[in-house]
Amino acid sequence: MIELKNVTKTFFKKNSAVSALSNVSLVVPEGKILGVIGASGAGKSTLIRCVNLLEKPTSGDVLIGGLNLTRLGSAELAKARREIGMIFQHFNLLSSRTVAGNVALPLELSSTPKEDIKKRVAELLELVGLSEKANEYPSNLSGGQKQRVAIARTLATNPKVLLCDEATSALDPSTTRAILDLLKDINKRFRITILLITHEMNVVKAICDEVAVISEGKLVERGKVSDVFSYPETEIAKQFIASSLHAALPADYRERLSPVPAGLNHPVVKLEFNGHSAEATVLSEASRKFNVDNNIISAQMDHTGGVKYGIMLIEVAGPDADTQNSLEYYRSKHIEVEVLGYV
Ligand SMILES: Nc1ncnc2c1ncn2[C@@H]1O[C@H](COP(=O)(O)OP(=O)(O)OP(=O)(O)O)[C@@H](O)[C@H]1O
Repeated sequence: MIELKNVTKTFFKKNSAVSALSNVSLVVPEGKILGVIGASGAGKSTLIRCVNLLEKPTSGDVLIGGLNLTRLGSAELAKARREIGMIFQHFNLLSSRTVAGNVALPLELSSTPKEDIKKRVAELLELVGLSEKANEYPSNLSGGQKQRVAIARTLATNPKVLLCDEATSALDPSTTRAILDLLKDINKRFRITILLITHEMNVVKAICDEVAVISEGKLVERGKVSDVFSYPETEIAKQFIASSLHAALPADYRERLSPVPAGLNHPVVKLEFNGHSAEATVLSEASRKFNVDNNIISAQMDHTGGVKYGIMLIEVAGPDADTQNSLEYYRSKHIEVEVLGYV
């Protein structure tokens, strides 16, 4: 449904050129949700804006439902864009119009008869759970409600494709979850193909079928969400996954932590498990094999696609040689081991 072929975008400023996208190719099959994740400045916004040609690629092709948008004249492009909905981080509602008035806008612009508009707006507000708010103004709504209005507005013209530009970045975690559930529901119910960009791995995990990682304008990794979570290949994918796991050292440990042993012989160790790693039972195996006790300080283990991955912070107590041997044992089981300090 969405296909980008060798899309490159270079911004030319006075005496310099900024390469925002280089040679990006991707496909999103009909009815699927692809998440593109990347750090600030990686090129995410440019990528999503190239899909509806809000940003014209310097070279390459953008196809929606087989139609090459880069080859269209302005009238044809305007028509093709009606098939592409977009929602934004800051909602972009008209403050002078009511909720119903905002949702009606694209229908008014396409000269839909008044009676049909009324019916369609009521349907859409019901779909997003805002029937009660039809006559409110956006300033009286919460962030989550505003995003619901924006979703209803973009669905008004029955788009085939929905582009989500950091759509939940301005929302708190529980509202984020509710909006992601709504997007998934819309995707399933209407088979709308969704491309979303985000800097949060939790968003990807919540609703995407596939994920692509973008770094410095290039797609560096791509795959099914469960595969990328379990077997990340690039350092950047590993960092995003780690940032979605919260295994923080408690303040009490942070205060006592010394970077060198200094007479203290209990290392505090971070263990990172991925799909290649053995199960977390290695902790008890290591305790049996070596003369060590493992105290789990904090951990977050997760499952995706039947594979366990996660982070664990442990304090290892035991003679020096045994402690070192236990750490080597974890490494031999493909667990990433980092000594954070000593207590
Ligand atoms: N209109 C523009 N003119 C010049 N350079 C631009 C323009 N838009 C984006 N860039 C540059 O292109 C690169 C990619 O920017 P882009 O906004 O796509 O990144 P991003 O991943 O969306 O970042 P963020 O998450 O911070 O919004 C950056 O180096 C940015 O400075």
